[in-house]
Amino acid sequence: RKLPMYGVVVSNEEALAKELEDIDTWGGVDLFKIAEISNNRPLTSIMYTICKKRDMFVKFKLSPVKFLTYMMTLEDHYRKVPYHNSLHAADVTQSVHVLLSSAALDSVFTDLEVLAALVASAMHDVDHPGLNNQYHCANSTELAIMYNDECVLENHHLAVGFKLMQQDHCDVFEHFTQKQWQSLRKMAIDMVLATDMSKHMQLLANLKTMVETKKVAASGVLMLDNYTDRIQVLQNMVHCADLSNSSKPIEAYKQWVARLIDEFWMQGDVEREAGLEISPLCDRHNTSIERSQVMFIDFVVHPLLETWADLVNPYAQDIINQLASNREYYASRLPNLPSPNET
Ligand SMILES: COc1ccc(/C(C)=N/OCCC(=O)N2CCOCC2)cc1OC1CCCC1
Ligand SMILES: [Mg+2]
Ligand SMILES: [Zn+2]
Repeated sequence: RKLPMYGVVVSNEEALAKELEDIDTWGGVDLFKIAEISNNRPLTSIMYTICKKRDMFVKFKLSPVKFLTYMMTLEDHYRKVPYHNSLHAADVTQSVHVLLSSAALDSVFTDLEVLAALVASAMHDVDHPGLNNQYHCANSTELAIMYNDECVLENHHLAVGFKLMQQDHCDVFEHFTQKQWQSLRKMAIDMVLATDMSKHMQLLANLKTMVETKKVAASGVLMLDNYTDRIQVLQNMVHCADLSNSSKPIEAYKQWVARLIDEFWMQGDVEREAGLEISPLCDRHNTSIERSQVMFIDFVVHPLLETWADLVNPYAQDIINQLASNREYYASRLPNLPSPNET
């Protein structure tokens, strides 16, 4: 039976082909348009296209039918929340695909490590309820009790992502040796758990140390000779992709901001209804969108992406440049504060 070109049956295959042409470029795909063309299957079509391009089906004897069944089931388990839906997972997966292709990482990672990074990206926010970790811990929700307030959502995303794989029609890695399976599973777990923002400072510190002590081969590629170093680069890669909105073309960035604010305000509404203290940035009656984006770029995203750019120097300069220009976009639209001499 012939499979559809991009994994999903679409009305307009050449339109999808056109949109996927620049899938190897940072910000090269318009995910919002891909969602429309693919009958709202951006994650399945993006992941299938990337894995086909990377010859994963041949390398690991994966059944394309089982792979697509798993990906569509995974995509169906992303909730229709404003930001943490399957479009965000597609965005992170495509972003990781581009970061993996950086020349400084040429043939640094094995095919299994690459597959693990893509699988981790695809499942990293599955079944996200649109309420963040702070909410779950503050209210001792079912998930917080289940995971003892530690990486609550991230543990849940992994549990759902791997549980779905246990169904026979979704058993994508059926031909894996026990060794391959254990390795992919451990790496994916380590990467998804590292997307918890509470791990950010530790991740960044590790990345900075790695840059200071980085060993580069004569060919210019990074030398990573132990699991700790290898997984730290992969964890930071997925983390960079998770925080990559502000370094993408401004039109896409503005859409991600609008979706995230919508989700935060919905959380704030839930908290207000329940008489709870409203979380930071979640009060629709009191948020400065521009100010919070500029501060997040200055204190979180720029330090991270600048360190990443040092690691793969000079292969992330375009990402840094886009970030700087996007920062300027919001900085120049800051609601002007009353100047000191105004009463
Ligand atoms: C487009 O802007 C943003 C995109 C992503 C993020 C974050 C923090 N992503 O972190 C990984 C996912 C995560 O852990 N989250 C999701 C957000 O809430 C915390 C828990 C933050 C962004 O903007 C800041 C500044 C204005 C509002 C937040
Ligand atoms: Mg997450
Ligand atoms: Zn995410």
